[in-house]
Amino acid sequence: MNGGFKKDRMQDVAMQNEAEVALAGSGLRFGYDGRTIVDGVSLSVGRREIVCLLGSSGSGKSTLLRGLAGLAAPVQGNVSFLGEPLLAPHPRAALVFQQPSLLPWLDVSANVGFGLDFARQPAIDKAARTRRIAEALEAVGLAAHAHAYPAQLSGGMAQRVALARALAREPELLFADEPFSALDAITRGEMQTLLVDVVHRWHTAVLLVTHDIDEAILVADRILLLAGQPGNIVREWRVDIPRPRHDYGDDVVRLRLDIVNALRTAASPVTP
Ligand SMILES: Nc1ncnc2c1ncn2[C@@H]1O[C@H](COP(=O)(O)OP(=O)(O)OP(=O)(O)O)[C@@H](O)[C@H]1O
Repeated sequence: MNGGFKKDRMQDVAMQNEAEVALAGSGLRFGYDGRTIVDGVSLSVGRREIVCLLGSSGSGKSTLLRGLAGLAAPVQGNVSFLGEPLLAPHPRAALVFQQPSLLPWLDVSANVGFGLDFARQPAIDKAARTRRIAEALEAVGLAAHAHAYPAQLSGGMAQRVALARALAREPELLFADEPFSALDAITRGEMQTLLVDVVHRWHTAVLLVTHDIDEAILVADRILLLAGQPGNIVREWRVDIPRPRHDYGDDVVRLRLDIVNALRTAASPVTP
């Protein structure tokens, strides 16, 4: 663990204006059945910021994301969302997972509306509900498929519905756990571009978990590398490269190499 880096990062977190922070975690430890998976993690996600949590398989990314989303209580440390302690999933935060988990007996429109019925979601009237569903479907390019059923959709379309279901809730922050990893390369690229476009237009912050370096570079404003046992954030990159970043320019190649080297270093056994 790079102690200097950790100190700088924590100061960075502390110095961020609270009003600009959507999510903040401090000194977090999460685990299962007495086994610590991540420990001492401090991070923040600014309003409208896209942060990627990158790490190798099993490094604890999903465990950390679930805890930050209020789906599991920390063993140590605390999480705040919009300046308040987060003790349970928040109505202004939405989640998207690798599997879209659509209800097969509901059409696309009703699946999106289903997100508005989640526990703790503030009640809205019928007109607002209809508007939100229509706007969310429009945003993900599925307005023409509102009455299709999940069985009639491709994997990419189903994931667009899942994204629309999250957006309809008008979240301040979107937690996304490897949402595109089950898609083919072309569809994945389209979805990554769509995600960035939509969250920019909707002013939504994102915390995206991925083990795909290219995905992180393509979408992130900031990349956090989770590594170690137990896991902690060992490196951070601010990504100021202008979008779109598909063209593998020098900046992208350099950043990619730096991340690959950091991942290799993090994976190397500690020498005595
Ligand atoms: N519900 C659970 N109960 C017990 N152990 C778990 C549970 N979920 C995850 N783990 C363990 O926690 C560790 C970290 O898992 P986690 O899924 O958080 O990692 P990850 O970085 O998201 O991995 P991947 O990229 O493969 O999804 C793994 O050793 C895993 O076996």
